[in-house]
Amino acid sequence: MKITIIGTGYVGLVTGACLAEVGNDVFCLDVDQRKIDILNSGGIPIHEPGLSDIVARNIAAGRLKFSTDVAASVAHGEVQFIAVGTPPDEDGSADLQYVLAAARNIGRHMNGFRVIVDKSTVPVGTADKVRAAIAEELKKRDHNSGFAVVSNPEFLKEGAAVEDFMRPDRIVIGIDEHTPDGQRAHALMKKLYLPFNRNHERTFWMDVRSAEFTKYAANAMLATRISFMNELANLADKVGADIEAVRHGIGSDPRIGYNFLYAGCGYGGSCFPKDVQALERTAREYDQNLLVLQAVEAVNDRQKRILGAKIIERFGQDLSGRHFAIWGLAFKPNTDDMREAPSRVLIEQLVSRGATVAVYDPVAMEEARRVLTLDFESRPELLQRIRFVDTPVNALEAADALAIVTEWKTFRSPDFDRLKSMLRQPVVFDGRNLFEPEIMADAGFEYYGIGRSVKARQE
Ligand SMILES: NC(=O)C1=CN([C@@H]2O[C@H](COP(=O)(O)OP(=O)(O)OC[C@H]3O[C@@H](n4cnc5c(N)ncnc54)[C@H](O)[C@@H]3O)[C@@H](O)[C@H]2O)C=CC1
Ligand SMILES: O=C(O)[C@H]1O[C@H](OP(=O)(O)OP(=O)(O)OC[C@H]2O[C@@H](n3ccc(=O)[nH]c3=O)[C@H](O)[C@@H]2O)[C@H](O)[C@@H](O)[C@@H]1O
Repeated sequence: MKITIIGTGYVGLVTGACLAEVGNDVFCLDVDQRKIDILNSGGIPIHEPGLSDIVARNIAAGRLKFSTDVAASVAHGEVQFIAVGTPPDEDGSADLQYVLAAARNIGRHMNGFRVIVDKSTVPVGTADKVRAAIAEELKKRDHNSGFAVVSNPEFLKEGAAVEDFMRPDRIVIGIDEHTPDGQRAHALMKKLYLPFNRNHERTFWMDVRSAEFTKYAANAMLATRISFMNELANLADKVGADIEAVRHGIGSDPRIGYNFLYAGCGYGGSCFPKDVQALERTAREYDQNLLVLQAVEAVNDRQKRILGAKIIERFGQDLSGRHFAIWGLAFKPNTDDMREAPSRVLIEQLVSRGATVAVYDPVAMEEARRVLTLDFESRPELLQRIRFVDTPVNALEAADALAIVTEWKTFRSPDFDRLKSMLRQPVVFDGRNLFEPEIMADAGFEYYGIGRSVKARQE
C-alpha cells in the first residue's frame, strides 16, 4: 500500500520504517529540513535500537523515502498518518497547531480519497477538528474528494520502539463507520495492519472518541502506578521497609502484576508528563477535576527532586566546594531523549547551591549538552559548573558522592573497589534502585536508594 507519514520524529520514523519493512511504499514528510537531510544521507536523527538497520534496508529496497515536499506527500499515500508533536500549551492542554497544520495541508493538496490517521496523541474530539480543517480547505478549492479521519494511537516505548511497533500488545483503531467513507477506511486499515495480526488478532475496533481516550487512559494509568509506588517508597524510607520487597509482595497478585511499579526518581519523557496534564485539562473543560491525576503529577514533581533532597540532607544546603558524579542523563535507558528528564532537575538543584557536577550518559551526551545549555541560558555561570565526561569512571574523580539517575545496563555491575577508591567519600545515591542496600553496606558504602533505607532498618 502507499502510505504517507507526516512528522518524522520518534513515532513517525518508527511507524514509517516498520510499515515499509512489511512491504508498504512509504513517504515520510517533515518540515525540519535538517532531519530530512540526515535521513537522506543515511543517518538517523535519534538513538533507537534496531532502527537504523530497518531504515537503511528499506531505503535500499526503494520502499522508504524522506522529503519536505508537502504536495508530493499528499499525492503519495491513500493513507496519511499524522505523527507530529502535540506539546503542552501554556495551560497544560495539548497544542494542536502542528496536527491542524498537517490536516490543512492535506485538504489543500488532496485529489482523491484519503484516510487521515491521527497517530499523534490528541485529546478527545480532535478528529472532529481535523475533519473540519480538511473540509474547510476542500471547500475553498471547491473540491470534494471523499475522506475519513481515523484515530490510531501509538503505544510504543522509546528505547524499545521498533520491537513494540512490530509486535504490539494491541492495535487500537477508532473509526466512525456509519458512512461509506468510514467503511472504506475500515477496509484499508484492516489491510494495512494484517501483517501485525498474523499470530493472533490484536486489533480493537472502536469509535473515534473512545480510541482517542484510550491513549490517555493508558498513559495516565502507567503514570499513576509509578507515582503510587514513589509515594509509598518515601514512606518506606521513613518506616524502615524495603519498597523492592513490597513490590514483589504485591506484584505476585495477578490483579496487580510486577510491571511499572519500580520506585525511582520520577518519570520523565515527552509523554507521561504532558499526557497527564492534557487529560486533566480536558476534564476541566467538562467541569470535572481529576483528583487522582492531580496527585500523580504533584507526587512526580516532588519525586524528581528526591535525589537532590537526599543529597542536601546528607551534605547540607550550601553545597559550595562539593563535587558530585552523575551517571545517566536521558529520561530512561536506550534513548538519547532528554525531554523532562529527572537529571535536569537534579543538576539544577546541585549547581544552584554551589556544587560542581561531572555528568555521563552512554548515548545522550550531545543532546544533554544542547538541552542543559538551553536550561541555563540565563545563568551561564551555572553551566560552567557542569563537566561533561566521556566515561563513567572519569565522572567519579574526586567526587563527594555518586548519583545514579538513569538505569542503563552498563551501570549495573561497576567495579565497586574502583568506585570506592575514586570517590572522595564512598557515598552513593541510587535513583533507580540498581544495587542491593545490604551488599552496598557490606562493601563499605553509605548507600541511599529510593524506599530502601538500610539505616532505618538497622536502627
Ligand atoms: N515519543 C514517544 O515515545 C511517543 C509519542 N507519541 C505521540 O506521538 C506524537 C509525536 O511524538 P514524537 O514522535 O515523540 O515527536 P517528535 O517531536 O519527535 O516528532 C514530531 C515531528 O513532526 C514534525 N512536524 C511538525 N509539524 C509538521 C508538519 N506540519 N508537517 C510535517 N512534519 C511536521 C517535527 O518537525 C518533528 O520532526 C506526539 O503526539 C506524542 O505524544 C505516542 C507514543 C509514543
Ligand atoms: O505515549 C508515549 O509516548 C509512551 O509513553 C510511555 O513510554 P516512554 O515515555 O517512552 O517510556 P517508559 O518506559 O514508559 O518510561 C517513562 C518514564 O517512567 C519511568 N518509570 C517507568 C517504569 C517504572 O516502573 N518506574 C518509572 O519510574 C522511566 O524511568 C521513565 O522516566 C509508555 O510506556 C508508552 O506505552 C507510550 O506509548
